Amino acid sequence: MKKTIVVGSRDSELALTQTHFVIGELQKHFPDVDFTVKHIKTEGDKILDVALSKIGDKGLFVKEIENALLSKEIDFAVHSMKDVPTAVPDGLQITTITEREDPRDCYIAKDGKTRLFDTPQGAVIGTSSLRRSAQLLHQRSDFEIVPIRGNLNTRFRKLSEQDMHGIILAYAGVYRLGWADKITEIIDFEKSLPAVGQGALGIETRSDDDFTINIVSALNHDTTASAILAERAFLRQLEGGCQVPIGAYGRLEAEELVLDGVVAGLDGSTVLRDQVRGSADESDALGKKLAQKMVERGADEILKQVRQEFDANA
Ligand SMILES: NCc1[nH]cc(CCC(=O)O)c1CC(=O)O
Repeated sequence: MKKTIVVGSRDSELALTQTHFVIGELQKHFPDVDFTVKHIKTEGDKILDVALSKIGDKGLFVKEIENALLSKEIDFAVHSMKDVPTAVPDGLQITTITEREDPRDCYIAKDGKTRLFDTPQGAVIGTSSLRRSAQLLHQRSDFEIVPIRGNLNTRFRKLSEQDMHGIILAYAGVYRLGWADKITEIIDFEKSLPAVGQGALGIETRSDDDFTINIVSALNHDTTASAILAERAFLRQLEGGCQVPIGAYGRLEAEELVLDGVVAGLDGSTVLRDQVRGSADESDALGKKLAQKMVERGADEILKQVRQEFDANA
């Protein structure tokens, strides 16, 4: 039986690369299925002149795609897990999480060689991520952080055109676009914990579409999935969207799931980090446990302050 599956994708180069990667992998398992790609423009692609943190809407990059799934215009969509809000709409589910790429942040120096922590006093660093800026400012309060939006191509262009020392990006995106040779340095987890879900792809389907569910399930990577489940439970429990200074990193170490988390104030003066360990079968509970542990140490107060600063700037 020949069947066509329609795959929705944002039309950024990264989104299309990721979508075509997933289709290529699926095609190996299901040579008889046809996959066609439908491009979808999302709100996040349209609003380019406003800092993401000011827009504040969770799921800026996925809402239109989820609507297309619900209305059956498309059958599945590939997302960067870090862009997927922790609440998935009724009728849809993240069916598959693929094997994670290196989840760390990376630094790209304009001069191609000076490492992030070797930059001069007052170095100008481009990032629109509050998580990245807070963690960096905690270690180098002299940094001048400038917002840099747009897709990866745009950000590279801005680096070359504007007066800054370098930019911070997710390694996974740069690598997938084939630009790993432009990376000056991969930033260790001790210096910057990544965004929840960074480096992993998720495949979203309708919850009742058994045909598509069966197909995309072939690419699920259990270890990555349980790590990301824990990270997402942590974020959900703290009620953080993608635009709050929260980071996490879950992984399996000798059969044990280890989850690190960070919650930071905007200016980086307060950075709270903690860790929990437990069984990989209880990843959701582990994420909640880390959140509770950090709330007891003041994470709630930090986030309350962050939200007040947002509202004051809105
Ligand atoms: N916020 C945009 C976004 N969403 C996913 C990635 C990179 C790929 C990934 O994390 O899987 C990026 C770019 C970046 O943050 O540098």
